[in-house]
Amino acid sequence: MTPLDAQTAREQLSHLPAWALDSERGAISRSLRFANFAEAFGFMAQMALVSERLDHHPEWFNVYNRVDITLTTHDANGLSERDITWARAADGAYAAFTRNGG
Ligand SMILES: C[C@H](O)[C@H](O)[C@H]1CNC2=NC(N)=NC(=O)C2=N1
Repeated sequence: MTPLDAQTAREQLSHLPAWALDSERGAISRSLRFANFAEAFGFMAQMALVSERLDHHPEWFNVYNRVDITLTTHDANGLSERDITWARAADGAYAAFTRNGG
């Protein structure tokens, strides 16, 4: 898979302000907080299905109501369009979860 060039990555990430770029690794990350474990796990279950659909899988860590996510494309050794697509979907899913009671 082809990695994004630096300029495209910067442009795409300007639309994803909650995500932090690790340019050394070619990865982005975001930490999410939910009302409780059930909400956090519900988000993960939803994004697990999205991951299968996109054939793109996160590196993530969950403890109680917190989900720490890192996205990188192993096949590209850096960031690809798939990371951006996944991050957008995650932002949308998270917004829906927090809207419904947070
Ligand atoms: C065979 C399968 O399509 C690949 O291994 C996919 C699966 N999910 C993946 N997820 C991520 N994050 N990076 C990849 O390179 C990747 N590759």
